[in-house]
Amino acid sequence: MARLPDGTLMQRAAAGITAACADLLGRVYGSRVVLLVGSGDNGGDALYTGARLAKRGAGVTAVLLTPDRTHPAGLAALRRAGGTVVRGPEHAEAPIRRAHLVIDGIVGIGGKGGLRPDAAPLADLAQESRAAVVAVDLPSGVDAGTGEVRGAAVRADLTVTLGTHKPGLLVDPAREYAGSVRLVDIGLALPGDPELEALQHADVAALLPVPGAESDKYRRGVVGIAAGSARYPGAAVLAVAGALRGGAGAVRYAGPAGDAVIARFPETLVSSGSPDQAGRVQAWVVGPGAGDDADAVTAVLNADVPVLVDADGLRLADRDLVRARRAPTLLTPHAGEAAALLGVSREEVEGARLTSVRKLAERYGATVLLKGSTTLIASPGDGPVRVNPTGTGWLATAGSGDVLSGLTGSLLAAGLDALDAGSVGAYLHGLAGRLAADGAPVGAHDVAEAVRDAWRDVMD
Ligand SMILES: NC(=O)C1=CN([C@@H]2O[C@H](COP(=O)(O)OP(=O)(O)OC[C@H]3O[C@@H](n4cnc5c(N)ncnc54)[C@H](O)[C@@H]3O)[C@@H](O)[C@H]2O)[C@@H](O)CC1
Ligand SMILES: [K+]
Repeated sequence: MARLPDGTLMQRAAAGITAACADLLGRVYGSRVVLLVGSGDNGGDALYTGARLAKRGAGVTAVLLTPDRTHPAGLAALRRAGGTVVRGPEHAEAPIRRAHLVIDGIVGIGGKGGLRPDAAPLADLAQESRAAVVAVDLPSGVDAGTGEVRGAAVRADLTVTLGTHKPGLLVDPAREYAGSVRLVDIGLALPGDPELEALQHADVAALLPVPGAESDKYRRGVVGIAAGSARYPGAAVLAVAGALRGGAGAVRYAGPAGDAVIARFPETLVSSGSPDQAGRVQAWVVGPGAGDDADAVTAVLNADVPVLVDADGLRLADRDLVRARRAPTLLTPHAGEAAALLGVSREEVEGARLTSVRKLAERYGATVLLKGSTTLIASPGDGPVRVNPTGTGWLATAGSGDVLSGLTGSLLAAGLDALDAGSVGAYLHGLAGRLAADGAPVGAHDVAEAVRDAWRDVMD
């Protein structure tokens, strides 16, 4: 900002937002546009955008929330372009009802908490109207830095965000309010270490383990699965199904469900004793369907290889034992399990995913993959948290988590570190869920089978 003439960034922002609005409207000329204008620069962006749309023949009405504290240059530009102004939110109803497009410039990254009482009704009016809602930078009322929503917030069809994505656009519940997200590059120099990282295809492709000419099954890594019980043999089968698709050279199974596993996957090396008797592995997965088998969990945590702990294993894992481990540990709770480990309610975890995943990683001295509508992966310390962009509601199906733990454990055995294994596992799993579902319900075994399609898609 110091290097550029005053207002340059705002003009770039307005040009980008205008282009997105024009795409959405199809025809700008003759359209009716309402601007919701707060007291900061976010409102300024909305006013400059309105001025540009008015010059192209739109009928633009600006609703000023705090008329005496409105971006002066933006307001002057709108007036020059022929826009009209109403002073105070109480005059917003009629124009919003008639609008084709509502532009939300109430508040952006300068906001705190949910919308204030005078602004809150505007979010409802915009949602009830037939107009498309475009949020400037962020849907007003969501927390930019955490994705939390504490009170009323605008629900947008499209968010045009400036300079860079914000955590609130990637993490639920705020993400749900943003609609689709379009990034406008306004030429900001960004700091090196972000709060949040989302992998894309090319990042995942670079991390996937691919066998070289010299590889054999042991060099590719052996993953051990200590899962399932007489009562829940299916969890063992699904974890093995995931593990076979994750890049390890062999899958060892140790536990009481060996018959079920071998019947479905004859390539598995099965044994019925304790994991510490099962032979060497490069990583363990413990917990899915394990019931109350605390001994298996303890045996695995005492092994000096990377360990993934899921489901029942999370309840049975001793925190001090996890903290004392030298090899990496990856915990994969869903919100309910994370809540139990943190001693808070499930709602609290779901409302504050970013804070919760960091807290859990710190408390256990382990990498944590928090599953759910937005899957997050955090290691202890201040490094970037990974957010998985491929998730889909179709994955909320029984056994899907067992597939994820097998798949991710396999990546650990193949040599990925815990943060990479967790984020690549979640990425492939989400993509596999999408490919398998293709718009219709799926079972966990379908997801496991589609992991290979996801892998090919990433490598393409
Ligand atoms: N920083 C930059 O380089 C750029 C910033 N731009 C815009 O500037 C915005 C940030 O502007 P500001 O720092 O002026 O802050 P905002 O415009 O985001 O919000 C600050 C104002 O909103 C009010 N407010 C705060 N919380 C509220 C709530 N819960 N309900 C209702 N009103 C509330 C405050 O009274 C304050 O005056 C960005 O989001 C973006 O839209 C762009 O113009 C491009 C360049
Ligand atoms: K906004």
